[in-house]
Amino acid sequence: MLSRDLDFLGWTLKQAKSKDYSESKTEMAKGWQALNPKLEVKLVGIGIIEFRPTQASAKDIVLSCGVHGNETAPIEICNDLVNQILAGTLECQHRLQVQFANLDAMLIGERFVEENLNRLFSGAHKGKTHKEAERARELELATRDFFEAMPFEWESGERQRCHYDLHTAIRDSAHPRFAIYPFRHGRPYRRSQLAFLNDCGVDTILLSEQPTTTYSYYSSHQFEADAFTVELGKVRPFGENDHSQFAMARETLTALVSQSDIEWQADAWKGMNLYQIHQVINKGHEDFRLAFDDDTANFSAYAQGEPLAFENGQAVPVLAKEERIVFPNAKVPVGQRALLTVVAADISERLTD
Ligand SMILES: O=C(O)CCC(=O)N[C@@H](CCC(=O)O)C(=O)O
Ligand SMILES: [Zn+2]
Repeated sequence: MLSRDLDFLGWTLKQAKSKDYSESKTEMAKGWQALNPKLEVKLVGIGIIEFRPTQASAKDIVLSCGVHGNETAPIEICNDLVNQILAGTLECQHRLQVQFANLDAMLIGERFVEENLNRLFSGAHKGKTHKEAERARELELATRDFFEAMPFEWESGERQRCHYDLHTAIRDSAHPRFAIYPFRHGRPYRRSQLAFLNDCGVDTILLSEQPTTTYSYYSSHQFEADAFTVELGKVRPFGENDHSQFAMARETLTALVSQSDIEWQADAWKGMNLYQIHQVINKGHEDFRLAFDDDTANFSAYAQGEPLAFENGQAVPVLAKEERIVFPNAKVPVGQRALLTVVAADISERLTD
């Protein structure tokens, strides 16, 4: 069944729609299957497919998409990669796991069904029983099993662990493609990763300054993977993406899986927009509202003292000389992040290869 003419996502979503996963379960029970003399494939879970070369390889790569079900362009890119590998038209040179995360949300074209999946990692799913909490547990396990199957030492650099959690943003953005670098707990930032993202057309990085319950932080913190939340453009329904906007990402991800190594520019980071998160503004009260229009572009700048939001009769002001807003969303539940602000960052003293 995991054969050359399979449309992996179509096959998976058909099962999700009918809630009959027997075909996937049959595949999962088979374990590893030879695709060709150089490559084996295994269905690890529903919508989670893994490839491993029969020859030694140096990278362990996780690509996740559809953590938010309506962020379709990365889902289409990942499905094309999987289908090409299954068809034998794309070589896979490394251990690769591709995860189609929130299938139920994809079916209804929504960000999530009950709760934002990207707030449920690192144990935040505990005590919850809804579908997204279950899926967070499954994804965590699949990622853990995948990375821990190979010995790894971050310092030695002998193997590379990476996880690109691919998204698209809700609104326009002054920087259309950007990535969140999860909190490093003091570890340096990698020039090679910044160069890789730059090759994907992602020229803007947000450095997170604290632990979060996002998927990329989970992989970064638990497995020392080079993990990122990558925003590749703007949300559009399936079939309506302008794929020319995603061409660099598609090409570079293809190179990542199909080439034994990819060349990178040591100085690429110097040409990138680097920001660090300055304020994480959580919604504290039901009456929380933004001080600007709902469709204000990400990275719009505001000056010290200007209000960013209002709640409980008080303004939430800009604290630094200038702050740029990212991911404003007044509709999140109370207690969740409603807005980030960022300021320019200098990382020149905190870099490694
Ligand atoms: O466009 C938006 O407002 C949200 C886009 C999105 O889904 N962003 C991720 C970022 C995760 C991170 O901070 O690493 C999210 O909110 O889950
Ligand atoms: Zn998203």
